[in-house]
Parts: sequence; C-alpha cells; structure tokens
Amino acid sequence: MDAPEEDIVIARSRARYNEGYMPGFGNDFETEAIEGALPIGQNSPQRCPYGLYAEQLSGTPFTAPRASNERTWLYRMRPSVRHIARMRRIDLPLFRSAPTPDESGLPLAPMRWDPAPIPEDAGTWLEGMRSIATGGDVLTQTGFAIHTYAVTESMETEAFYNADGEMLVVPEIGRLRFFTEMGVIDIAPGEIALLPRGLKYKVLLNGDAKCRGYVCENYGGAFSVPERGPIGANCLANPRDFLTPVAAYERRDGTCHGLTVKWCGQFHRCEIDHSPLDVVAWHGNYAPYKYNLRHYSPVGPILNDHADPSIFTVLTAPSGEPGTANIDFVIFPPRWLVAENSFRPPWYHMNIMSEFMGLIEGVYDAKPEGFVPGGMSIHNMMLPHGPDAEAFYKASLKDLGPERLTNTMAFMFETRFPQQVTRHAAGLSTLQAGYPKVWASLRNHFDPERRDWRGE
Ligand SMILES: O=C(O)Cc1cc(O)ccc1O
Ligand SMILES: [Fe+2]
Repeated sequence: MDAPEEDIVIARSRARYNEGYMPGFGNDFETEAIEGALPIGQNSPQRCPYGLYAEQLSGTPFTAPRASNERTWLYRMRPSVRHIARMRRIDLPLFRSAPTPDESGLPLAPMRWDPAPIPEDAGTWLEGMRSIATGGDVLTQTGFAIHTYAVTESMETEAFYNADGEMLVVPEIGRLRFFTEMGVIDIAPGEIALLPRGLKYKVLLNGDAKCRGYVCENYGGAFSVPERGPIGANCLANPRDFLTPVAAYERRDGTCHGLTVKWCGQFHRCEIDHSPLDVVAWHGNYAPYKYNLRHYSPVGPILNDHADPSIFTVLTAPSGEPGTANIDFVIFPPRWLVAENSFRPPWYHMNIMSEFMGLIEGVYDAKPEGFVPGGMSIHNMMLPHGPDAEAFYKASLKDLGPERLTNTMAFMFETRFPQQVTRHAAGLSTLQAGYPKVWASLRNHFDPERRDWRGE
C-alpha cells in the first residue's frame, strides 16, 4: 500500500540564518545563478552552457596532496584574461608588504595603540588600508602583513584582487558587503570574512557611513580549521558555521571599470569596459567564506589553571613545520571562568611567537584599562608581557566562584615571525607612549618568612 501523502516531507535546503550562503568548511561546493549554467559531469565541455567560458582558479599547485588541494571552476562571461588591459603602476604607499625591516625607529618594547578615528574622507577599501606590521617575505610566500582599514566609500566600478595573499577581515565598526566573483558576502562586527588569493571583488558600504576593522594578509598556506586532537569531532569553530556565498554576477557592459592587482607588493591598475564580476556559476573548494565568531564553541579549563590560548584558535595557517603556524587567528570570546584556586587571567609570559591583538567589543580581562575596541597591541617575539597591575591584584585577591565573562571579544594574530612595525604605525598619534607603565606598580611581595601571601 502506498504511504499516505502527508507522511513524506522533503526538506527544503535553506536554513533560517544562512539564506544566500552554503554551509561547510572546505567543501566542494557548486552553485549557479542561472539554472543549467553548470556543466554536469565534466569541467570543460566543448561549448559551455549559455556561451560562458570555463576557467580554473588554482589555490594550490595542481599536485598538492588531495587533503589540501584547492581549486574552483568558474563559468563566466569572459575569461579573466579579458579583464586585464594595459596595466599601470599605482601607489598605495600605506598598504605595505613584507619585508618592512627596522623602519619604525622605536625602542624595543611592548606596544599599544588607541583606536584611530575614521577620517570623513577615508575612501575605499584600497585607499583606506593602513599597514601596521609585517613579517616574513611576500616574495617567498611566507609570513603576513597586518593592516587596519577605514572605509567611507564604496567601490562601485572598481575591483581588486590580491595575488600575494588571502585576506582575513575582522570588522570592528560598520557593515561591509564583499561583492566577489563567487558571490556576495555581507559582514558585520562579530563576523569575519576570508577572501582567497586571486579572487576578484569589490567592497561596498552596507548601511553604515563609516567602517573600521583589521585585516590579516596571509602570504603562506591557506587558513584552515585547526586539528582538535583529544577534543574530538566537535567544538571550537564547527565547519557547518562557515558560510560560502551562492553565485552572483554583474552584467555591466560598456561602462568603465578599474581593476587593481596587488602583485609582489606592488599595485597595478587597468581600465576595462565591463565589470569583471561576471561569474554565472562555479563549483569547487577554493572560495570565500564568512564566519560568525559568536558561534564559536570554546573549550577550556574546568577545574584549574589557565590553558594556552591555542584552545581558542579559530583558523590556523601552516608554515610547513608542524605545530608552528605562519599565522593563527585566535579569539577570546564570552565564556564562563570556573577554575578553582587559580589565577584566571593570562599568566605572565615570554613567547617565541609574536602576538598582535585587537579588540572588537567590550573589555579584555588581562587589560581592563587602555585596551579599547578598535585599539591594538603588539607583544613581539620574546618580549615579556601579561596582565596589567590592576588585573593582577584583582584576580589574585578576589573570591572565586563561577563567573561569566561577558561584553568581550578580543582576538590575536599570532605568528612565528617577528612583527616589524611600519613607519606609519610608529608615527600614529594614537601610539600609547607610556604603555609599559601598566606593569609598573607590580610590587615585589617576596617574604622568605611568609609562605602564605594574602595581598599585603
Ligand atoms: O598576551 C595575551 O594577552 C594573549 C594571551 C592570552 C592568554 O590567555 C594566554 C597567552 C597569551 O599570550
Ligand atoms: Fe601573550
């Protein structure tokens, strides 16, 4: 007998929160803005549907191991070679690439900056990019550059691609729209976006007149979710919370468009008579994505002590040496602190890795004063740091019960390379001259007669 009709319910593949996106990390996605635009069962038919061109975008060498191999097939109105005309060099002197050795003129010290105000005329994504620190070398595809951005203008008829590295975007103020050749990503503070190397896109304001945030440009192997080891198959950043956009294209022929390319640290621009964002369908695993940091599921010390910050790694970019990241992206999200008889904030430390920190929202528990949203700090390789005096005495003397850290979202770009501070960052009026004084009132309490120190 046939089942009654109402017993068969087929899911519609659209979750509540991710309309316009496809969930998963590193999936082999496929998406078409027009039905039938994707060839079935092959990449390069003799003639592609709708007269489109097939083009492969390779994020790894063809022969990279299967687990790390990344490429996407694009079906577009013109091959990318038609998006390029005669290039001219342009100057974006504050958008820098590694190496930028020893140009800050600053003495060796932990450094911290207040947020820089967003100028009314900050301009577009490209014009408003300011490099803060670099490490490694863009020419050998190792290392990184860390930038801040201020955006007050949309790139209506301008597009960009970065041949040097992928861009990890961490907004702090304002919503941005990344109209990429693989689809549209909207992000707000609390979310991050990842734009792979070679991806063409433009950046649009999306409801806010002024936007500000941080960018990590990674020259090395692509960011990936970290191994979880004994944590098992769940928690930290779960793959289903990464969202890749569905295909979207612009059909704008006969209008002048600029395309800027960042290539080996130089900028080149050409003008063409159409929009290069003309991909109608694509399939593959080399694609942009976004992620909501509020979906991070932290795992931490549930009895005592303060675990290493690597437990909060969202994304890690390899250096080739196991366990030694080119760059890690780590967050310090809202969470419960429950460790008994423990100093709960970060310990004092010296680190072979170099730490850049920013604050997206609220207060960071190790630095209750002076580290504010939009600000930043650099605790470079083997430079001592830790909680400021206020945080130390408070955490050492308080009665401990379960405590919920709320109103907080700090992050760290942690790298194996020393972070060379740029001339621009060193010259900012927001650089806090007296930063190391935050530790000045840490006293010597040692008394060989008294083992039980109680804060006197
Ligand atoms: O220095 C910092 O504030 C970042 C940090 C946090 C932490 O919990 C442990 C180590 C560490 O470097
Ligand atoms: Fe640190």
